[in-house]
Amino acid sequence: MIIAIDGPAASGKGTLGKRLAKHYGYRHLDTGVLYRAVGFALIERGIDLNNEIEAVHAAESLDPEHFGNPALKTQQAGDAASIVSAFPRVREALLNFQRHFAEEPPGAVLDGRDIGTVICPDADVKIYVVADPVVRARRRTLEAKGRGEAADEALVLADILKRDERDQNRPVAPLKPAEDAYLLDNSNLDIEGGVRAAIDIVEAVRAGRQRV
Ligand SMILES: Nc1ncnc2c1ncn2[C@@H]1O[C@H](COP(=O)(O)OP(=O)(O)O)[C@@H](O)[C@H]1O
Ligand SMILES: Nc1ccn([C@@H]2O[C@H](COP(=O)(O)OP(=O)(O)O)[C@@H](O)[C@H]2O)c(=O)n1
Repeated sequence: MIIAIDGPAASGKGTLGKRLAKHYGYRHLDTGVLYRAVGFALIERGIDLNNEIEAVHAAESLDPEHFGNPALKTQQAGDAASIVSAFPRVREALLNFQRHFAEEPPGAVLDGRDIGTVICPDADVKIYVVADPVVRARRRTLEAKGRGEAADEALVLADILKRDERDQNRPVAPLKPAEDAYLLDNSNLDIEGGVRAAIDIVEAVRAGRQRV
């Protein structure tokens, strides 16, 4: 089974993806890390983020060993990701890695922006996670402070809105729910509540299948 999770910045995709994967014994891929790693590779080498050729080159030479680098979690890496991810050839270079990951047994949960629409259009279950932007900014600020970083909630909110706007309006693989995605608004749910709601969706889809 493939579970696709998409949604805007800091909506809780990764948290949910990890928990669903654990619940079902599947593997989990946070696809945002791929784009963050591309953006970060350019920052590290002092290359302009609008340099498409270098961004494609970085995407083609990513090393999954580096996906755990804590520097990828920063706002700077997120912003860089949002710029380089708009290049169609960067997306193309990362496509096979994601599809292979999705297809390996015993099953996979992938989270990102275009999993249900482009990477895994035939995913068994698609969930589009949303939350009020102010709630998302508060959670992300708490997260950054928890890592010991200085974070201002108003600036985090502005960053989230700017990134969502860019991701929604790019011509290739824009952020949007797949037509057959289930909407999950976790603005008023804690993490456990969000996980339960997601499991309910997966189980409802499975039960529906068994009846056919
Ligand atoms: N339902 C929730 N209630 C409270 N905090 C949440 C909830 N879902 C996620 N979070 C927190 O919000 C922050 C962003 O979640 P994350 O899973 O990283 O989002 P995304 O992968 O969409 O960027 C994290 O600090 C996470 O612990
Ligand atoms: N499948 C994906 C995942 C991320 N991205 C891009 O990468 C950026 C960072 O993604 P992320 O999922 O790590 O961001 P957060 O929601 O964790 O803040 C996004 O703003 C998108 O521009 C994408 O284009 N497609």
